[in-house]
Parts: sequence; structure tokens; C-alpha cells
Amino acid sequence: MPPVGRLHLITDARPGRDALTVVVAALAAGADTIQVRVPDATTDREAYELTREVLRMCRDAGAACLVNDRLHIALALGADGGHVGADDLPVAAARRILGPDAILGATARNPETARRAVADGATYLGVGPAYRTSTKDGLPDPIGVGGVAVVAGAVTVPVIAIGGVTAERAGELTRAGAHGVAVVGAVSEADDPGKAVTELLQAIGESR
Ligand SMILES: Cc1ncc(COP(=O)(O)OP(=O)(O)O)c(N)n1
Ligand SMILES: Cc1nc(C(=O)O)sc1CCOP(=O)(O)O
Ligand SMILES: [Mg+2]
Repeated sequence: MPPVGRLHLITDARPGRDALTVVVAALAAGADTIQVRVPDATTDREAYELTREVLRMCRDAGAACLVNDRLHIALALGADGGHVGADDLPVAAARRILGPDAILGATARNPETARRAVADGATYLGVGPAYRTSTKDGLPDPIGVGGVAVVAGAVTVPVIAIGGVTAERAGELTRAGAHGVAVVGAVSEADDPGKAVTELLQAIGESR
């Protein structure tokens, strides 16, 4: 199993976004993990084709490729793993499907859920929303730096903070115990996505 990366770029699922162009720029700038996340309405075939392209680029760049929700696509393509949350397969079932060597991320918003996810086989936890975000609807109130710190202190697996993370905020999250951060808008909405990745890496102490 590859190590859990510290800067996860999640593909922007919103209409009109050019996910592949952003992935190319992010990998060139040193993002170590790409999570392929597509809208619910995207067909499996479309998600498969996108993931195949992203996986090829990740392999060339030495980055990890994870698939959000659709673990059959991760398996079919031999991606590095997947990420599940409360509405997806339970963590234990996801682990059975992916096998012992895959990276398996699970969403956790509090210490109790976090400990259960780890016991069930999660490799890392996506913890948030750290801050308010306009990228995804229906989220609970932000848990803030304090909430991320509480979860990070409750488990021994890497915590990846998510939700409204920017280069200005990433450092306080890693100083509070997060191993790394996951972002959508901070990179995909940037005029220069590569520069945005460089600034995020600097903020978490991973400058190249
Ligand atoms: C790193 C990371 N953390 C959390 C999530 C959210 O997953 P989930 O709760 O399953 O919501 P969706 O992304 O599926 O809408 C994530 N994807 N990545
Ligand atoms: C996909 C996702 N999941 C979240 C959670 O808290 O579970 S927040 C989020 C969106 C993150 O996008 P941005 O970096 O633009 O805020
Ligand atoms: Mg999910």
C-alpha cells in the first residue's frame, strides 16, 4: 500500500469544470493524491473513462489515484483505493471489496465515527467540513480547526482535513494534527491551478 498523501486534489464534479486540465496542472505541481469524484448522474462508463485517464497520469507522476464512492471502478482499473462516507458502502464492506492492500478513506466528523471507521479498516479519515464550503450542498456546520484536532487526537491513522481549505488555512489544520488536506475549489477555481497547488504544499510544509 502506498503511503497516504498529504495533498489530495478531488476532481470538481460541478458542471462546466474541466477536471482533467486541473489534474494535469496539479500533478505537475506536486499534488500526491488525486481522488476521482463525479456527479451522481455521471454514468459508470463515463466515470470509468475519466478514472482511466487520471490513473494513467497519476502513474506517470508517481501519485496515488483514489476513486470516490464507486469502488468497482477502482477495482476494475487497479487504482490505489477508494473513499466512502455515510451514504456509501460501510467501511468494513468497502475493505472486503478492495482487499487488504488498498488505500481506503472514510469520512468522519467526530471521534466516535472516526474510531469505528478505523476499527472497520479505514486507512485514513477525511475529516470536515473544516470550514464553510460552496462546493458541496447538504453538509453539517463546519467543525473548525478544533473539530479536526479532536478527531486527529482520537485515532492513529492519518487525518485529511476537508471543506473550505485554502492555502491560507491549510497550515493551521496540519499544525492541529491533520496529516494533510483535501481540496476542490482552492485548486479548480484558481486562475493558476499549479500555483495554487504549490502554495498549498508550502502551507503544509511539503514544498518541492
Ligand atoms: C478526503 C475526503 N473526505 C471526505 C469526503 C466526503 O465523502 P462522502 O462523505 O462520501 O461524500 P461524497 O464525496 O461522496 O459526496 C471525500 N470525498 N474525501
Ligand atoms: C466533497 C466534500 N466533502 C466534504 C465533507 O466535509 O465531507 S467537503 C467537500 C467539498 C470540498 O470542496 P472545497 O475544497 O471546495 O471546499
Ligand atoms: Mg461518498
